[in-house]
Amino acid sequence: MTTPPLAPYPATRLRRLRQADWTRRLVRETTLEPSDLIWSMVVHEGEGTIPVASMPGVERLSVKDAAKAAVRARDLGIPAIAIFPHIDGARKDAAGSIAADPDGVIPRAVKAMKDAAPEVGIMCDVALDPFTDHGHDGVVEGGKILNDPTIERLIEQGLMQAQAGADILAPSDMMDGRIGKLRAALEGANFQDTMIMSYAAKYASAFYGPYRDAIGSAKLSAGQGDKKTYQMDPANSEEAIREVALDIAEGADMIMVKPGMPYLDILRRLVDEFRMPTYAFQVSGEYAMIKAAAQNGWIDHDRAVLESLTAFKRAGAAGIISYFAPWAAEKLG
Ligand SMILES: NCC(=O)CCC(=O)O
Ligand SMILES: [Mg+2]
Repeated sequence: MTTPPLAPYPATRLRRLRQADWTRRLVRETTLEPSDLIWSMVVHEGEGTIPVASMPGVERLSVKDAAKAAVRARDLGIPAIAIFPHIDGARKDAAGSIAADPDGVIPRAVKAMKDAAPEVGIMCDVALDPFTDHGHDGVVEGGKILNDPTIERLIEQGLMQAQAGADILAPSDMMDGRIGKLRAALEGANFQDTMIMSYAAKYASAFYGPYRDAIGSAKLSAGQGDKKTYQMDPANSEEAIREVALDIAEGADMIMVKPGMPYLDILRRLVDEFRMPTYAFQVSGEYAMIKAAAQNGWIDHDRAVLESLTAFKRAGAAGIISYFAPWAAEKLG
């Protein structure tokens, strides 16, 4: 798109349209609504709620409270909830053996939430890291994250989640080829309607820190390496095009960029390139930064949250996965 020629000042004064609230609303290009939000939620295996220290305002919810939260989401007009598990450290192992347990906290939460509020979409993370004692997202052998054996495990987990009633499966592992294999497995098991939102461009980011605290995932310490052999290099943009092209070709219904705010350029590029429903994940570190600065009185909390969410919409997001979702939906409602 090219900008039409503008009459020079003083005929053109761009401030004219900014002079009052009514005119600012009239020319506004982007709006933010509760229906733009996916609530990012952590569930745990026990009873009651447990605050997450590094994410003020976020609590790990019991299955019972997650069901209540689903009703709240429905009442607030939030279309979907993404759930992530906190698993007791004693139950984790190197293989993430209980990731596909049909009696695990995730399938129990999915069932309880769908029973309580069937109108709300439930999205599950297809990922091993909440279940592994080393904290990697895959099967590790000799210090290497094995691609194809990891996919086999993810398929078991994804089918279990679909069986439990999950509407959207969201693989967040960044193994090559997992979208195609998962799609084939879903078709083969009669889950034609199960949607896949691919964490297609997921970066090896420092902004996931508080999430690992929230789900009780091991900090990758000395000797365990990092996630750079599977998550993307923050310096790359062209590579995101290739990642997303493959995931669409393999059958993803929706794609995601993660983290969010530092990657708005990637989001915009992907929307322009592929015209797919494209989502941004405003991750735990982005949440924590706003909360911490606001608690110190350094920024205005309400304005900063709404500005950050609006920025995703302006950049082209069809929706935003965010820990701020319930707060924002209440504010906007
Ligand atoms: N697979 C889900 C996440 O890794 C969430 C990251 C975050 O909120 O920092
Ligand atoms: Mg990929």
